[in-house]
This record gives sequence, C-alpha cells and structure tokens, in this order.
Amino acid sequence: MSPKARTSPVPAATDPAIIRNFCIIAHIDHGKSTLADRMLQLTGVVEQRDMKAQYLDRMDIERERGITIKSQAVRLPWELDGVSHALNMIDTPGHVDFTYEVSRSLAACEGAILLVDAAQGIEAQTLANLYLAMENNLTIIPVLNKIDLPAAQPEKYAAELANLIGGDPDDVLRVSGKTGMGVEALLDKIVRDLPPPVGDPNAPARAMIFDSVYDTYRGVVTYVRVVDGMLHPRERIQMMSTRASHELLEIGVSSPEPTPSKGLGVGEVGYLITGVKDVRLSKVGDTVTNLAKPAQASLPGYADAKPMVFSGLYPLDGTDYPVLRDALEKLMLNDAALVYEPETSAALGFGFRVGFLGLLHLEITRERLEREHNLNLISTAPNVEYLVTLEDKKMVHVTNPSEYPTGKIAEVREPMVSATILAPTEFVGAIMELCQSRRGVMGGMDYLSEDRVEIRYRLPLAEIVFDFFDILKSRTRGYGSLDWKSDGDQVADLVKVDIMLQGEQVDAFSAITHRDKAYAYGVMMTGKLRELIPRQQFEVPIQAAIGSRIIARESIRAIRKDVLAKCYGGDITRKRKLLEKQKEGKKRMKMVGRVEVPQEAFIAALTTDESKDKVKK
Ligand SMILES: Nc1nc2c(ncn2[C@@H]2O[C@H](COP(=O)(O)OP(=O)(O)OP(=O)(O)O)[C@@H](O)[C@H]2O)c(=O)[nH]1
Repeated sequence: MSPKARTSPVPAATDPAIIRNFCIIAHIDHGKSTLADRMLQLTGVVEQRDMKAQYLDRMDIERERGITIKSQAVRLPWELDGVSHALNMIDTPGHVDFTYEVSRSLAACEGAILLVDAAQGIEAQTLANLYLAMENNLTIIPVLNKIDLPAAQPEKYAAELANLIGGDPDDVLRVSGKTGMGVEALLDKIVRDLPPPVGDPNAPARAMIFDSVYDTYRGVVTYVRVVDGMLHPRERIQMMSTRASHELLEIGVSSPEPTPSKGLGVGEVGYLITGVKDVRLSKVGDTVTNLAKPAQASLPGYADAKPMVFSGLYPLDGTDYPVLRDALEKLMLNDAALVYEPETSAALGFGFRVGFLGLLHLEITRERLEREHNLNLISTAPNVEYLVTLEDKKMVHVTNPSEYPTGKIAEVREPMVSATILAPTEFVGAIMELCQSRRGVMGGMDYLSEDRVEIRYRLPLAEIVFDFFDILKSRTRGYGSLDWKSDGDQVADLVKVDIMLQGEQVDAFSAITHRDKAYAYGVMMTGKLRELIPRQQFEVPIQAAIGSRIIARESIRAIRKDVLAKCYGGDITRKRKLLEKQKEGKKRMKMVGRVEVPQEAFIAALTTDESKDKVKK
C-alpha cells in the first residue's frame, strides 16, 4: 500500500480514543532521528522534496554533529482499519548529558519504542532509558533497527531484548530507518498496542509543560501535554507553580510546522504561545490551567536539571565582556539547565562561572556562544561542585578552585555517581582496573547474554566526567558503553593545588584534586607551562604547591629579545616599525606579576583534550 493511502487529514483530535502518544528511546546513534524522518515521510507530513536528514534536529550544531539535543514533538496522522489516528511522536536526545530531557518527554507519553541497533545490541543508555520508561509506566514496543546492515544480527539481539523486557523474540519488530523497511508495520503496532490517553474532558484544564524554547520571532514556545480539560486560544491561563497568568495568543500542534488549532483537549500534545520572553516563566514541569476555572492540584512535576560541571568562561578580548553577558542571558532563555554568575580572575579578567550538565553540554554551549555571538572564549578547566565544611562548622559550596577556603577544613565532600557499563565479557578485567584506578567501588555485575556483561560501580563524579568515557572506549576497543546518574556525595581526601609563576599565584591554573593525584597534576601543569610561556628577560620559576608546600617546580630561563639586533645602521623608521610590532604582540600578553603570559598559553594549558575536538560520546 502506498504511504498516501494510509494517511488522511489530521482530524480535530479531541477524541482521546484516536490519540497515541509515544517516544522513541535508544542508545546514542542507534537511529532514532532517522526512524523519525521515515515516519514523517510515510505519514505524509513532510513532502518528499522537503525531506532532509534529521528533519527534527533544528539547531545547526545538532545537524553537524548528528546528535539530538532538544526534544521535539510532532503529530503524525495514521489510518488503521479505516480509522484516522493522531500519533504524537516525541523525539528525544540520547546522550547522557541530556537524560533530563528524556525523562520529561517520557512523562508526556503512554508508550515508548525501545530502539536497538541490530548490529550493536543493547547498550548502557538502552538500559537507562528503558528503566526510565518503566518508572513512568509506559507500554514498551521493542524494535530492532538497521536490519539492512550486513553486520546485523537480529536473531541474537531479539533474544537479548526479549530476555530483558520479557516476551517472545518473534514479537520484536525489525525495521530499517534508512530504507523504511518495517516502518509501516511499526506505525500499525503503535496504534494497536499503545493505550490511548485517559483524562477527564470536563474537569478544569491541566496541561504539563515538557519543554519550553525561545524563538526570536514568537517569544517563548511552550510544549504541553493536556491531561484533563481543554485549552482554547485567547483565554487566560495560569501557571500553577507561580500563579502568574498569561493570555494564550496561539495554541496548536506541530505537524511538523506549527499549525494553530481551535484548542487542545485531553491527551493532546501541542504548543502554546503567550508572549512571555523568558523560558523560566514557562517552566518545564509546571502545570498550566485555566485562570477562570483553575484546577485544584497541579500534576507531579519533574526534578530540576542540576548542573554537574562548572567552568569559567572568559572573553579573549576583555572588551567583549558585555557581549558575553548578553549572549549568556539569551542562551539561558532557551536552556533552563544553564546557570551562571559573574566571576573575576586575576589572570583572565572578567568572566562568568557557568554550570553545565556535562562536558558535551559545556562544549555545545561554548560553541553556540562563539558561533552565534561571534565571541572568542577561554574556558577554564572544568570542575565538579564540592561541599567544604570548616572546623567552625561553616559550609561552603566550591565550584571554582579559587573559592577553596583557606581556613581549617573539617571535611570535604564530593559528588558521587552510580555508573553502569555494558561491554563484551572479555573486557571485564580492563573495565574493573579502570574503575578501581578511579576510586570506584563495585556494586554488582550481571550477564545480559553469554558474551555481554553489565557492570555497576559507584564512582566520584570528578573521576568520570572528563576523560573516563574515552579511556573506556579505547580499553574496550569501542564496544563499551557507559551511563551514569548522580548518587549523593561522599567524604574525600581532596586538596587544592596552586600554580605560581615567579611566586605569584595564577588562579586560573589552580585545581582541586584527590591527594594521591595532586603530584601528577603539579608535574603536568608546570611542565606544560614551561613549554607554553616564552622566555622572558629574567628567569621565571613555575611552581606547583599545596598550601605552602611546593610539590613540583620548573623554570624558564632568561632571555632578552632584542628586536633591533638585526637592524644595523640608523634607519629610524624601520626601527620604529619593529618596536611598534613588538608592542602589538605584547597586547596579546596577560601580565602575571612581571611575567608576560600569551593568551595561547592559557588556552593550551586549560584545554584538556576532551574539551577540545570532542564530537560525540
Ligand atoms: N544502515 C543503516 N544505518 C542507519 C539506520 N538508521 C540510522 N542509521 C545511521 O546511523 C547513524 C545514527 O543515526 P541517527 O538517526 O542520527 O541516530 P540517533 O539515535 O538519532 O542519534 P542521537 O540523535 O544523537 O541520539 C546515522 O549515520 C544514520 O545514517 C538504518 O536503518 N540502517
């Protein structure tokens, strides 16, 4: 049957019986966005000629990197047995940094397609997302994707999936998002197997906000799922957490372009526009109700996204500070997970301490700031947040080594995570060794099949958030996958290592590390700086210290750079030119005490390999 024959105009879907709300959950790269593309095409909502890969990934960065960052919701018409249905599909991100987006989307659905690459099998985020879906009581449709690949092993992985969620391996659908094979059958199965939404159409309206995005032209666009009652355009609505009221300027569904409608009823997923300019006024997790007939109780919300990693962002050119401030403000309109506050560094000048969900989030934010606002930025070495208790019982939250208290410290607590690693059994030894070296404590181990194992560890966040995944990948030859979630905190033996140039402390290079690793950090940093800082007219000692104890030392020998050395004779204009040029060069230097440090040295010393050139995890 041709795709057209199976689709019909979107019905005014106020009858919940014909609605199905679902999301696609998968490990990163298992093909969610490609499958979503095929569904858009098969249901006819996107014309063949307008189709482009990853249709729903709207941000440039999403397209370039081939990853989904923001969730998207689209309505798809699908006819089964002569009845028109409205399927609301919510595409979700796969990377662990954006898990909070996934959990929000799940709460708006009745069902989830659990998509597994037929050449890879179950991976860590497959499990993590499956557990999230189960916690939300979703009906799960297991699907193997990429069956067109020669390396696909559908039999093996269908058995693995059936073993994991129960059921018969033959019931696991096999599709190819690339060729479209099996996708029609999947759409049929969604209609047949997923329960329609239930809610009370006559009750006061209650709609849950699962995403809010800032659009330059339309202001904040809020995505909602209506649970009870109905929302109409032009009526006044109320946000239940703040009691703030707004007029509904527009309400509609994305299919996938925004299409205004006459209202949204029980079970519907759509967008609303109120004219507010700040996503925080349309907070994710909040409940929207009618002002005239407000609901009694709000829907259960979600936990706020909590920043895990902090880094200082400084403009290379100090005069760009106001531009950076405005840019951050704008970005925050769209990214409720981003937090920032101004900070100053003796070495880098004025900047901001910014909290991120993880390194990928940091990198994407930095890239967007640089690209969309034409900024050149230095980001300082990322840090987790420590809780320091002083002997006088005062407690300090430290997100920046320069805030580390100098007084008598009673204890320092660091954030912990519980991590799940999936890999072929042959790598168990290598994985355990890696986790052990990162101060991990093993929680358990399960065999998913005879050649795949799930290993659980409790580890300090600081030990896994930076380069752990890369090392895991290389030690498992690319087969290991990792997922983690935060798991309280723990007392740790941490120290602050300071770096000094000619006896002057350079705050931007300080770090908080475990005592056992302080020496290695000191040696690494002093060595790196010796290479990076040009020789000066006097000798420059570079020292690493814990308090007043020096743990590593290097020195840069003196030199006097005479730019006029090659200029014999008395050509005054040429001499002046050379001296002018030297002055220009010096502008790019930062003075640390009497030492001139080139900007590049800061960038190179602070750029850990994983905060650079990293594309996908
Ligand atoms: N051969 C084949 N390749 C596929 C299929 N589906 C997806 N791919 C490829 O797999 C890669 C990842 O696909 P995406 O759709 O971007 O994966 P994703 O799960 O959406 O990734 P995130 O959005 O980053 O979570 C791309 O290179 C796709 O072209 C398929 O059915 N067959």
